[in-house]
Amino acid sequence: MIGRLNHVAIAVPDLEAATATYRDTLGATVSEPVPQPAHGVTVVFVTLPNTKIELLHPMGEKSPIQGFLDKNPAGGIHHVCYEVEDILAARDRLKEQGLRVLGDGEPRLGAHDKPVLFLHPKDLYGTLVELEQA
Ligand SMILES: CC[C@H](C(=O)O)C(=O)SCCNC(=O)CCNC(=O)[C@H](O)C(C)(C)COP(=O)(O)OP(=O)(O)OC[C@H]1O[C@@H](n2cnc3c(N)ncnc32)[C@H](O)[C@@H]1OP(=O)(O)O
Ligand SMILES: [Co+2]
Repeated sequence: MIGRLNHVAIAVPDLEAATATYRDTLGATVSEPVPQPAHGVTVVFVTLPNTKIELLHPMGEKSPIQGFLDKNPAGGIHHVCYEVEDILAARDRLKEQGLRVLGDGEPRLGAHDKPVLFLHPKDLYGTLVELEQA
């Protein structure tokens, strides 16, 4: 079912500082900040040869990552994103196996304009997992 690792997301308290570290200290290619109001975050993409890093910072009053940053004020790995061929088939199969799909269970367009879903971290060894339609 799951395929390529599309990205690893890191929640950061200061997006500009984290972007500068990845660009200047680690020598990576970084994007401009991309506001994603529908998801309550601003994202910077770090492009690596074999995957991406998503630097995330809360956007707006109801960001779903605010609680995570409150608990981890220095930042931390927030989620991993796996690609799937058919996100609806994957969703239905995982629900049948008892995993919880977050939100209303319907895929929404993510940062790469592909349908995405999130699975509850408590069902996957303390790891928030995002699925993205390949
Ligand atoms: C622009 C789109 C982009 C893309 O396309 O790539 C994105 O990735 S958008 C990313 C931001 N959006 C989301 O993360 C949506 C899914 N997330 C959620 O709905 C929430 O973050 C949720 C429900 C996972 C957690 O929300 P919250 O922290 O407010 O709830 P709780 O405090 O009740 O947490 C429950 C329980 O889970 C633990 N937790 C929370 N976040 C994480 C995490 N990132 N990784 C692992 N565990 C997490 C939290 O500590 C609680 O555990 P407990 O033992 O009960 O304290
Ligand atoms: Co993501």
